Amino acid sequence: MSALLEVSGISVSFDGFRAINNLSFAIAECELRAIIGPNGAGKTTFMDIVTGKTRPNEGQVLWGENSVSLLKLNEAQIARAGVGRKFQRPTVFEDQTVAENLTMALKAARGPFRVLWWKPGLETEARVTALAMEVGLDAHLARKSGELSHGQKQWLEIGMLLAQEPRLLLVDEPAAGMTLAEREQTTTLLRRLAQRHAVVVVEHDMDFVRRLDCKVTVLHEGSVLAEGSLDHVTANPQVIEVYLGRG
Ligand SMILES: Nc1ncnc2c1ncn2[C@@H]1O[C@H](COP(=O)(O)OP(=O)(O)OP(=O)(O)O)[C@@H](O)[C@H]1O
Repeated sequence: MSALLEVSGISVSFDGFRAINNLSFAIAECELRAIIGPNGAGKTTFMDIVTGKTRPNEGQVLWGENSVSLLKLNEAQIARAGVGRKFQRPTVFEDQTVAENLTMALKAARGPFRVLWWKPGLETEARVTALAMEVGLDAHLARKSGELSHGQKQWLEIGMLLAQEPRLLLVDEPAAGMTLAEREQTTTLLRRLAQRHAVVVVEHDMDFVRRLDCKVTVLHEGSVLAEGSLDHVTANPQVIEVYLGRG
């Protein structure tokens, strides 16, 4: 299976401190992957590098079948190349309805110039409904986003990201602040999305990671400490020592 994203030998230092240290790993097309690790392991910095927010001092970040170097692209170009990022806190427009938020995301996905003469039409309405269905919000299209629960706002934001038709979705700590029922629905959603997109989830909640039922990468001090099934990595004595053992 060829890689969609291949990170090889990347290092990044902040004031002499190596936050990412010779990190290498790959994500396949339509793969669901969880990244876990203690605070400060480099999980956020890894996502910052892939999305172009932080530049590594060394290494390569290769993308797609033509192995395009993402390090040569800026943040907007990386997003257009198909990398979508969901931050921990939802940033939906609370005064707008679910449908309006999704419509705006579709407009933004068409690019700033086309928006000038672009008017919402039937095709857009159908796409908005399809996006809402994909994230389980089709019954809430007319509601103001501010009235949604925390979990529903997170799903709306995922729907807004899907408007860009990303090939890779980076999702930062989705379980935080969600009820148990929302967490369960979110794992179902992420698993379903991984049928058509690669999805990388950074998460501390082990029950959530277990329900994702996917390959897990454990980061520690900016490198891969262990990789494999959740049972495999959680049985690793080093993982227990640096991460799981610290209740
Ligand atoms: N812009 C920055 N300037 C200085 N140090 C930074 C910067 N960004 C990250 N770091 C440091 O790099 C290390 C890795 O941080 P990072 O946020 O990537 O870890 P993390 O695994 O995401 O942690 P958490 O689970 O707490 O979110 C930390 O020690 C952090 O303090």
